[in-house]
Amino acid sequence: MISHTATSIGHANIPIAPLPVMSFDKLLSGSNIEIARLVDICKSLGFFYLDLTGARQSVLDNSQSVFQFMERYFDQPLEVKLRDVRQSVTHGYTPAGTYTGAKRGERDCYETLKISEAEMKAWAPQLPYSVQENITLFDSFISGSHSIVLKLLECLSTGMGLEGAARFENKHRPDIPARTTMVLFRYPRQVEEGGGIGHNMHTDIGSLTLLFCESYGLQVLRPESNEWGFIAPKAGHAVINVGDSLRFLSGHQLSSCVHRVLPVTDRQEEHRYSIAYFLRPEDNAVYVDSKGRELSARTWHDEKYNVFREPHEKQEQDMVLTGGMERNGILI
Ligand SMILES: O=C(O)CCC(=O)C(=O)O
Ligand SMILES: [Fe+2]
Repeated sequence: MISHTATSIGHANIPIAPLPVMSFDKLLSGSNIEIARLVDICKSLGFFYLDLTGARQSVLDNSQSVFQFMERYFDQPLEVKLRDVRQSVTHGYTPAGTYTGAKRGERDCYETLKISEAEMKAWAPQLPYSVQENITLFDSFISGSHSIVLKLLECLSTGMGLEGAARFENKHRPDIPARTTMVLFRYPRQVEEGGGIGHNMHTDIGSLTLLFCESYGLQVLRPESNEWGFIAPKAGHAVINVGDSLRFLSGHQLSSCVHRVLPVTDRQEEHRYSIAYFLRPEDNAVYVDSKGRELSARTWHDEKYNVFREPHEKQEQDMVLTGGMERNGILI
């Protein structure tokens, strides 16, 4: 049910989508009740808050330092940030307007800095200079985020009775090539009509997404009502969602939730920052996608990024953007 709630941000009556809350510490302790809830939530909405205030407080603390880093980083002149472009969708800087936006006919309005898990683990010399300057922060944030999402995968495997090679964590083994990456987002202030807006509706490509965000903007398409609702920022919690790859690996039992980012007002009046950790399966993991094709996680990843760039009319013609979850704004 969408609740229409006046929020403390001064914009009355924006629709809020309430999300269930899971406890990371209960999952860590092996609570069968919490594991069963996790499976249920991932089969239905595929989106939830994860309370990290216990054993993973350090990741929450690091997220605060990363937010401070982001203000300094994105405030640099564009030509300085463009030195970090790597012609890659998993590494380096990408300027705003690269992809299709959240309103028909407009481009997106977010810029990103991406730090791949593999390069961070290797402390690779190709890492952006400003990341290298803060390497212990990023290393600790990425390894902390990775341990959280891997634990969630283990709990899902256990809760779904999977064994051996079929367990999800065995499709996400350490040091096997994968597109896993941390992405720092800034949705810059942009108030011109037609000048680009938000982040187009989509389902996530990978397995699980861990998101930190302190301001409104993220919206989820609610299965019961097919209405968009804002996800309220919640201190001490990350937002987790299931992506297409985990849905496909689960034999389509889990749901990858359709979401997008839009300002709460007509236009983006203040910069918005979010931090995502996108866990992706090993490149060579194979599954059956939403069109019934057997393909690798790497192929799905690359194909979907191409679709993110296409105009809205073209995106509407097939099932890739929203992973076979949605058609014409209605969940299927
Ligand atoms: O910026 C956000 O809050 C979400 C971004 C997102 O959904 C994505 O990049 O997949
Ligand atoms: Fe997303």
